[in-house]
Amino acid sequence: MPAPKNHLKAALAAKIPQFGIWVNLASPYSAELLSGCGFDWLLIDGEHGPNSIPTMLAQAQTIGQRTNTVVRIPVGETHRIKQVLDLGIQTVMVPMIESADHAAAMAKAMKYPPQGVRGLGASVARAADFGRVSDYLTSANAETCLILQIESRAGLAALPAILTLPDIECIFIGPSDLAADMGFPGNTEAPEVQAAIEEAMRQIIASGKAAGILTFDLARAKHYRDMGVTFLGVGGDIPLLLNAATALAAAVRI
Ligand SMILES: O=C(O)C(=O)C[C@H](O)[C@@H](O)CO
Repeated sequence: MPAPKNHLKAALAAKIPQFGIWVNLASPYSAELLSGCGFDWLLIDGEHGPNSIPTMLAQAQTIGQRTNTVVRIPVGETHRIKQVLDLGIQTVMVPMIESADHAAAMAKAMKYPPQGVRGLGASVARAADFGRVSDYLTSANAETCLILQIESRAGLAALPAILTLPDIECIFIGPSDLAADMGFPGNTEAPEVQAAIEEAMRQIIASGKAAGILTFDLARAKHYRDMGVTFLGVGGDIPLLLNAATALAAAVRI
């Protein structure tokens, strides 16, 4: 029996737009609710959410197979990727990539030898159903999907070299951090920032890798989709709850 098929990886390879949202509440209960809302993926955020390996696991368990689970690790370190893959998460996002060397190290961390350096723990890992997925070791590499975040001027400078590397399925531009690094904190709409994002998107799409972005502006999301961007973050659990609750509280007083 092989590793489970990674449907998100397959869809990105087929250039089919995949819409999803950020999940920062760190709650298995709300993750389960969101898994049935119709998004193609949910991203459990270990960079800015109050998440640990056990809370990521609990959310992945309640999401199950209802939609694709992505985990963003807090920092690009090999052992963090190993822990998340062993949970059974097949798609990992790594923030703050600024060099081809770092990108290559992350790609190696996603794969078992000889392709990479992932440590062998399948016999005790949920990813391999605790050893019951008999062909896990020989099939897991084909199903992992790596999303690297470029979100600084240094990252943009390294982008052409990163795009030549194998085993990186998607490059995601982090608009907020990029805007801050370019001198426009909190202003992702600055024309300079948007121009840099669009130029990066063109390079990524031309390379054949999938391009990704997060925007809460639906018209802009559709614009990116029409450009060929396929990994599209269009919201987050915190803003959805915050905005709906705040609007309701205000509306009842009118
Ligand atoms: O720089 C960005 O933008 C990101 O990396 C996404 C964020 O962390 C964020 O906006 C989540 O809400």
